[in-house]
Amino acid sequence: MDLKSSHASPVLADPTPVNKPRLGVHSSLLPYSQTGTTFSSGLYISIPRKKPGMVDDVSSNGWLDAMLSSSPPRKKLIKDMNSDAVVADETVDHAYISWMLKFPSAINAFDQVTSAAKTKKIVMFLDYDGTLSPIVDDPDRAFMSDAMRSAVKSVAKYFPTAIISGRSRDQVYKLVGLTELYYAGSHGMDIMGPVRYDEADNHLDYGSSSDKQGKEVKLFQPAREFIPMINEVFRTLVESTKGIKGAKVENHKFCASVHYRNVDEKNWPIIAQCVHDLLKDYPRLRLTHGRKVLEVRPVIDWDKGKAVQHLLDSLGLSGRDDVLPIYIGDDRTDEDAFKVLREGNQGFGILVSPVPKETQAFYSLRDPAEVMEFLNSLVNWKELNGAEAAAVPDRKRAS
Ligand SMILES: O=P(O)(O)OC[C@H]1O[C@H](O[C@H]2O[C@H](CO)[C@@H](O)[C@H](O)[C@H]2O)[C@H](O)[C@@H](O)[C@@H]1O
Repeated sequence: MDLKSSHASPVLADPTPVNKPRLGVHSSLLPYSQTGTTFSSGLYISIPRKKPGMVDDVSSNGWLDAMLSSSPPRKKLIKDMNSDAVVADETVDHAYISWMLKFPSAINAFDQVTSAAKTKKIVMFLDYDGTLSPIVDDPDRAFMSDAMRSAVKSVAKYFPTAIISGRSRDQVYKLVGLTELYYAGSHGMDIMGPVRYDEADNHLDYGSSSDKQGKEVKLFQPAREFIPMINEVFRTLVESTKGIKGAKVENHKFCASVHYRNVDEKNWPIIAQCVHDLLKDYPRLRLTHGRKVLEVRPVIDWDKGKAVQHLLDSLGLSGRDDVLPIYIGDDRTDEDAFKVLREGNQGFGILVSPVPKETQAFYSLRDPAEVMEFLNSLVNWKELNGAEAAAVPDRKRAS
């Protein structure tokens, strides 16, 4: 099987013939940009490709700029809301304070949050890295604290709760270790969610099973056909980056991540070039940027926002004005979820960031410690205001 070919597929449409025009700069390469990508119906997505003949090295196509602006440390200068740098370090706090006028702290604005939630059922969506666990150099050691685990467990006691991570579902489940949650890995491309009561869309790629608590759960994997391709890409990237000190490649089943956090900055162009060269051979894959990580994933119209919508549908809670979804996340990939909530006028996003950033969220929190404080406050509020509503949503979640 030629994994690199662009076969006709129920899932994908890729307008670019193999080995013809190279991958262009996808809108996702531009920090927080939402433009430049055209979506068609269903899961089809078309990615604008660069015209042949245009310069395509990693510095001129914006990859390096995006890498440099990824996860700027506090001591660095920051430029506009999105990226690199013009504001001096000592002015960061001023910038942050004025940014918070637009994106208030969810802790300071807690009364607003609870007044919106008073007559509604909260559904909680949580990102993992940078939200529940602090960002650390080694992705294998990004553990959440016991106190955070217990806060999430308490939240899940009262509100349906899902983790939506860029990591593989298995990996994030191992790190969180709570059976009472729903889990979506690979940026939402691998969802272990509740059984939908409207099973009309059984053309989707489901498999059902029981989870460790014995409740019936459904697997939703819209990019299933890409597993062999991602395995192949993972092996290629391991090989091509093996000489670059500090580089680390992860296989998340439906996407592959190339970390450069521990790579000397002078070698970032080499890392970028490895990924860029690889993508030339895989027109059905695209690049997204995370925090000091380049991620290669299928060209399908699916992201964390779609995963949120899918889980709400599955829970029988979408489109209801008595439901308040809250999504807490720190990364560019979380913006898709913030956007879905903002545009659907249903609930809100909370961006976790110690620096000002352009965002589709409504509120902000500085770091995982504040996330924990917010979660505990919600639990206290719920306990003080009648904890009758359990997390188990309606009749959909079998016990
Ligand atoms: O969606 P998330 O749960 O936030 O996952 C996003 C990525 O998280 C991990 O990488 C990030 O966290 C690491 C540990 O703190 C850090 O070393 C790395 O620089 C960050 O990019 C994970 O390893 C990635 O695969 C996820 O996509």
